[in-house]
Amino acid sequence: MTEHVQPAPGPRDQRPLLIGAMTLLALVMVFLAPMALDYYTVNILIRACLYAVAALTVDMLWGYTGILTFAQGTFFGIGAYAVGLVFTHYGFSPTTAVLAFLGALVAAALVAAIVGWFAFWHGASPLYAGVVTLVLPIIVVQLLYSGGTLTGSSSGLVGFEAFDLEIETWFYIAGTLAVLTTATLTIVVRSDVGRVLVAIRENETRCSYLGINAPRIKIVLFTAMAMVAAMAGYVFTCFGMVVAPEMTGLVFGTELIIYTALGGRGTLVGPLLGTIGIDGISSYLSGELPYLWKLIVGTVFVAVIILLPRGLIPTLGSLLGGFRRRETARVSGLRLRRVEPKGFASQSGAMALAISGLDRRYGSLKVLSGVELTVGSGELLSVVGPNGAGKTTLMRCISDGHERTAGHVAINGNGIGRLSPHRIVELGLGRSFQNTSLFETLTVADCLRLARTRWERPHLFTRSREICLPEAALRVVEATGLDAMLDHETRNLSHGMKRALELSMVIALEPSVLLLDEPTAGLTKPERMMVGSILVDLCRSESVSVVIIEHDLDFVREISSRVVVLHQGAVLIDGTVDEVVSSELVHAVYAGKGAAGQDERAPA
Ligand SMILES: Nc1ncnc2c1ncn2[C@@H]1O[C@H](COP(=O)(O)OP(=O)(O)OP(=O)(O)O)[C@@H](O)[C@H]1O
Repeated sequence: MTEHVQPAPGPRDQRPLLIGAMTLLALVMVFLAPMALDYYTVNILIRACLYAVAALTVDMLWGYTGILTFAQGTFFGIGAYAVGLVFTHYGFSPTTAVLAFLGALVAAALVAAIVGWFAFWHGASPLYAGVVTLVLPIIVVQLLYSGGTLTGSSSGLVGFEAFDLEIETWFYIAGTLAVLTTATLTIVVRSDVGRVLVAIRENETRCSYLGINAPRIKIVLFTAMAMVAAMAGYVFTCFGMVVAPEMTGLVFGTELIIYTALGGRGTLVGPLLGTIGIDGISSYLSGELPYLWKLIVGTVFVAVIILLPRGLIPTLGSLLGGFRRRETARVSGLRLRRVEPKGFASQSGAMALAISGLDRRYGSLKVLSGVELTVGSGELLSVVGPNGAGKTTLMRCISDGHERTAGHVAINGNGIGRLSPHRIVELGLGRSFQNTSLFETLTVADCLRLARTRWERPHLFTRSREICLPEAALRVVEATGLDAMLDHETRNLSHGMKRALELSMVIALEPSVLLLDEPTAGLTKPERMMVGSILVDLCRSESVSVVIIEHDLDFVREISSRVVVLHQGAVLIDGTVDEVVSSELVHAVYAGKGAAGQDERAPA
């Protein structure tokens, strides 16, 4: 195995040490604060720290993963009600305290898993997910109202016994929970998993074509964050010894979103400090200005959203110098490593790609009709045809089981049925897009590692420095100079570089069937030749079956072992390059005449 070290790797990554030092410093401050603060302020800060934990979960979901959720307040309330219900109806003891804690976690996890399943099933839009999380608080509040003496109805539950601790102890607990939650989540967002979360936010569709099961990841994250919020709610009620339906409601859920946006979403430290600051100030203002304080917070929110869309803490950090928000962590000393392929050609003995009777209609428009096609192992098939012939639609029908209207598609002998794109990737398919579809704020290294998710499980707490690629993908990376740009953000790459990156990503999947939609569009002649030779090599050395849509007939002639001409959604001719090039029918179609030879552009 050869190791390629990125030139000038720069200094070692100091961030883990920095996170450790900051966490320690924050814990020391938590320990010292009660000595310097009065009773009322300590009281307020306990509440603010616990609200901050809930806001951190909003930031993980919304700021990092792009899931706008109104439900985190409800999960906080579920944790709170677990305490209220157990202590009211079964009394307080160490056993019931443990039971209430476990009940809080289990109830929050169950509700979140069910809501997450509804909100994030394959094909659900972000708006739909937002609406589902909006409905949850409304339902939970109604259930609590109608719970009678069990839930205390609109009055909630009060007067139950709980832990008898000093206020300083509660402050230590709440402060430590806020600090440790921030530290843990900071490590997670800087890890390989953090990169996947940002990728889902940036381009969920592309994730699924890299074999990443985005809906499942979102459900797991939603459930985990619900449990964290419930933990904060548990501590809150043990301290306050009162629960009310409002603690699970929509207003509280929205306030958490406001705190997150004001503090600076996608930064963790922003929502933490934002919540502590705003909730702390609000507590004073609500006493001094009982009717005005919400109006003030609302006005500040609108002003910040318009004037400082990044939020208060990042803006303040930029003014003081040094703070630059990065979508994902930068890692120095990145290494490219050549690995033996685990995927590529299937040994099943079945046809690599088999399509029969494939139809695709959009309403009354019949785009594909009765397409029959097979591609053997190691074949390089070019699909050509005039604009609008249905070539891209054919690719969509092969790579997403929900796309076709009728017919059968099998990859390595496995029918795709109604499988989602990420499941079809598992069958051995890789697809690149007509319009480059990448993750704009991620780096080249991030994108390459994302493409390897199928083969290397992302770490939850660490970020790998190595990018392991099969020979063919490494060749594209090296030949195009991407290896010297591993830490460059994708949005800053030239068009040619983006195409090269997309090609290396799809090869990094090690597919046995590779669908490429105009991979050389916008490339220079030498770049096209390089891509052509890599594809031919891939077919020969790894027996990959490549299906390529191309308009450049010279390129097609050079690389193809077979050509299919698609016309008006049907296969017009399927043969060798020579057969297609010498076909009168094909000439007629490209000259704008119908398959029967009549001029299509001539008026009827
Ligand atoms: N979502 C859609 N809804 C309705 N019609 C569609 C949809 N997608 C594609 N079509 C129609 O299907 C036909 C085939 O489109 P397709 O993109 O597959 O053609 P193509 O052969 O790839 O063309 P090009 O070479 O220009 O990319 C076109 O007439 C197009 O307008």
